Amino acid sequence: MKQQPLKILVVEDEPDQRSLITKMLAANGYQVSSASSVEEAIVMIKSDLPDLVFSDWKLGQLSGMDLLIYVRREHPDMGFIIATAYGTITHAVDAMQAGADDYLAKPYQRQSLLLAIDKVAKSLVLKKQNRRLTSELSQQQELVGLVGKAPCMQKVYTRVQRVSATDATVLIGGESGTGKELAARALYQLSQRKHKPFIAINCGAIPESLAEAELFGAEKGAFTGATALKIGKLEAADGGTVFLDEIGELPLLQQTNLLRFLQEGVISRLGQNGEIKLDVRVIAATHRDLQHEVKEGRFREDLYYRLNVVPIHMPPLRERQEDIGRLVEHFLKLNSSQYKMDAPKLSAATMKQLLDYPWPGNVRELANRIERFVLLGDEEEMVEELSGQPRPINTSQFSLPETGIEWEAFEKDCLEQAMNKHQGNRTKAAKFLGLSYKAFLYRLEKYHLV
Ligand SMILES: Nc1ncnc2c1ncn2[C@@H]1O[C@H](COP(=O)(O)OP(=O)(O)OP(=O)(O)O)[C@@H](O)[C@H]1O
Repeated sequence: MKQQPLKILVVEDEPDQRSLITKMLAANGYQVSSASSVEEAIVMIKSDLPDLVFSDWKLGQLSGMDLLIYVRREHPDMGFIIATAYGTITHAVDAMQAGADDYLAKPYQRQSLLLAIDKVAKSLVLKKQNRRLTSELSQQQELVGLVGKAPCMQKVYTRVQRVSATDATVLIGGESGTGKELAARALYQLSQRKHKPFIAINCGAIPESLAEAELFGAEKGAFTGATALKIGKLEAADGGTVFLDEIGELPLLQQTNLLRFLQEGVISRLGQNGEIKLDVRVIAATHRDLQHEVKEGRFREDLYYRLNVVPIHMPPLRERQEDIGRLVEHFLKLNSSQYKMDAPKLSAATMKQLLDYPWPGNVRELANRIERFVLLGDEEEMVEELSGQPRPINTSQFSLPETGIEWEAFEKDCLEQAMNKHQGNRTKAAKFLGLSYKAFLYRLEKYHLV
């Protein structure tokens, strides 16, 4: 940041509160000015640009949100922190989506405000660097390992770059294999936490009985078999970033513990009386429709809002067909250098088949196929496999009855038929239905077919 003290504009219509905040910030070495309304703030911004605005939400006729919209439009690099009234989480979500760098829910501690300002100040430097990079590569072909030039990927890049410099919680959605983990790593690489730990946790892979100890830790003797103190993953990531993959699979009890951590910044190890304050940025990902999970009572609504402060959607590969050629080239190069082999050539006819293929397993499937192609050099095998894949149903050949159908009974029947057709071979049955093995197994379990 600059050598001079950070210039902060405080916008608060309550005179006592305004004077209190102004004095407190000045006492902490900041250069502070203040305004009592949105209109006055805009006049002041025009005459002397602050580095950061700290605004209350409620400001007479207009609101802090109006000021935020003005600031983002006119001064995209200016820091902005907003104070929202107690319990109005939707305000916070709206403000973060409109580009606020952080929010404080009232009543907040003076220390929380100083911490938020400090974080935003650090992120301003990165934000400026990232903005420079974005303008240098206005049509980016890739971002920290994420390859793709399609407009839907440009949206992903813009959002990743925009929020990487903040500590905002990010929820990454999208089908399996679309690059959710890669996007989370890109967010981390571009953040000021990149020299601190990045811990990835697959919430779907931890047995429910061990989930609490895994995530939050356990004191010695907290349960049978806990022979030593166990540090949980969140604590191990202190100062850094945690990536909670498959967050939709997190057991309800752990959802409550995670919510507490996101709201209060503290955890307690299993069997611990006190609490531990942690500084961890949370990035979560899921292939599920979490709003649907909330409706079904399997996911806490308040946690959903806390996580979904900034949503990022990873598009399926079939929606960015123009990137397939680029990805094929990327994986040909990557694998041939990894295996120290020459990259085999692809014929135009094979390339066309790759372009036409619907890629149900998304980039992961493409990466695996190209890896095998580099190792075996067998173009014919690859082409055969592609054409042997199930095609999406043409709805003109298969239309739903007027009376509707019982979806779950239908799905169960499809699973059973596929299993019978392949003599109980799950791998083949999954492939027959165009499902990943994991997705197939999940469905078998759902219908008690295993
Ligand atoms: N845009 C991309 N550019 C380059 N490689 C990619 C891209 N997207 C995905 N990949 C690669 O595809 C594989 C799967 O990606 P990743 O694990 O990030 O997907 P995911 O959405 O998290 O999958 P899942 O939901 O199954 O965990 C990885 O090998 C990753 O490197």
